[in-house]
Amino acid sequence: MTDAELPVRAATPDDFPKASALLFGLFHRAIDREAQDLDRRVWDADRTLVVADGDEVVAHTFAAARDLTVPGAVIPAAHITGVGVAPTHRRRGLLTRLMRRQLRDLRDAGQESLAVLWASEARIYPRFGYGLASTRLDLTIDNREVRLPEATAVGRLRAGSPADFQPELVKVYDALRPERPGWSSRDESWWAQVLMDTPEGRAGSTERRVVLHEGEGGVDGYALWRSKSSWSATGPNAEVHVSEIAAADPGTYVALWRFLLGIDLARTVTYGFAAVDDPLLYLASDPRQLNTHFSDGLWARLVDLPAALTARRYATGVDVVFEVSDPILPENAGRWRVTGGAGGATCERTTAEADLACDITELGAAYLGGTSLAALAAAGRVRELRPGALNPASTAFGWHRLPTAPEVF
Ligand SMILES: CC(=O)SCCNC(=O)CCNC(=O)[C@H](O)C(C)(C)COP(=O)(O)OP(=O)(O)OC[C@H]1O[C@@H](n2cnc3c(N)ncnc32)[C@H](O)[C@@H]1OP(=O)(O)O
Repeated sequence: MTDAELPVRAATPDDFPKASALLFGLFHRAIDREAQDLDRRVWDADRTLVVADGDEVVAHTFAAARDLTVPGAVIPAAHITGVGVAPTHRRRGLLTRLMRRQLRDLRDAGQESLAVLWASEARIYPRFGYGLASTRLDLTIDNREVRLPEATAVGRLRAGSPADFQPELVKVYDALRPERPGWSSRDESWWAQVLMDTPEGRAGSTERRVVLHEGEGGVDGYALWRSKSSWSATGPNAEVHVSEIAAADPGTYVALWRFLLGIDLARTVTYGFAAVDDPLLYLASDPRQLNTHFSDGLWARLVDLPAALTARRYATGVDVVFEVSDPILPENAGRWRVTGGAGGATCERTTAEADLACDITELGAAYLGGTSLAALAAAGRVRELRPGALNPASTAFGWHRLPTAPEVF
């Protein structure tokens, strides 16, 4: 059988070991049994597609069912992960067939109007209608160069392990999540993924640690971190790696960062998930010393255009007609009128003249309120057909805070 004839099929539970081994290999990781067991807990054969060649699984994709916070709402969104094609079968169209089938299945199932993913390589997914919807800053901070204001929160810090504090982490995360576009729901299995801490995964660092902030009303913030010992000719040189930080108010945020930047014997503090409008930029005595590196975050794809554009809220009143192309899901193509604002919106087919024209990829990019339609227009990717239509629509599709996704899934 040639690759072109190898069928894409729904997975069965028996496919997991081979699919998992395929993915460990593709990501150049030695098989880690503990990590595999945790992966198995989130994996769902009913939401997975594979291609098999004889006994081998040679291609795989999984659409996890989770909620995602979007501007003004929390909606079900397919979280696409575990995408891979065996090196023996690459560049022969298997990914293309998997992606097309996955979008078709999601559309037909009708449960999710949006799909999101993290891309291993940023070039892969725009061709399938995924637009760059959230961005992030990777920080590498020399802790001697950055000063923060005195902590104003009245509270105390408690240190421990994730096992000691998991209920508190869940409580803080779930309290903040509905207001943070880009944050995904975590059931017990997804928390186990986030807190996964296998010896293989540590790569010479300590086990994962937690610092909690407890204010007058109870726990209101936490950070997850680990560290790596190092000594230089001039003395201590350890690194602190922060993987997540969540705080209910500015005072708590300062208190947590003062702790992280003040850990003895460390010189460098890294954090890969700062928002492009992260408060730390405005707290640091010298923001340049945060040593930021810009990167992409979530890529978003509208699966059901009218359902998705109705589900989110808009920063200001909006009344705009889009002419949309979507070669993969033609139901999304054509002319759509979006009307509404901060309280809700409708999106309906129309025969009215179009104001703006774009591909479905650009609506995915703009969906979380972090990529402006005006910026996309400046790049030639949104076209203004009615003069004056672009700027108000771009403002309405924005949001008061930039989306930021705290976790690579
Ligand atoms: C959401 C996630 O899980 S992200 C993880 C993605 N997986 C990985 O990075 C693991 C390692 N890589 C792989 O498994 C594979 O190379 C994949 C999945 C990225 C691509 O699979 P393939 O079956 O080779 O892709 P396919 O043959 O369908 O290629 C489709 C098009 O995308 C292009 N393309 C595919 N992968 C890449 C890439 N990494 N960089 C640039 N272009 C790419 C191909 O050139 C092709 O373009 P063309 O139609 O103009 O010729």
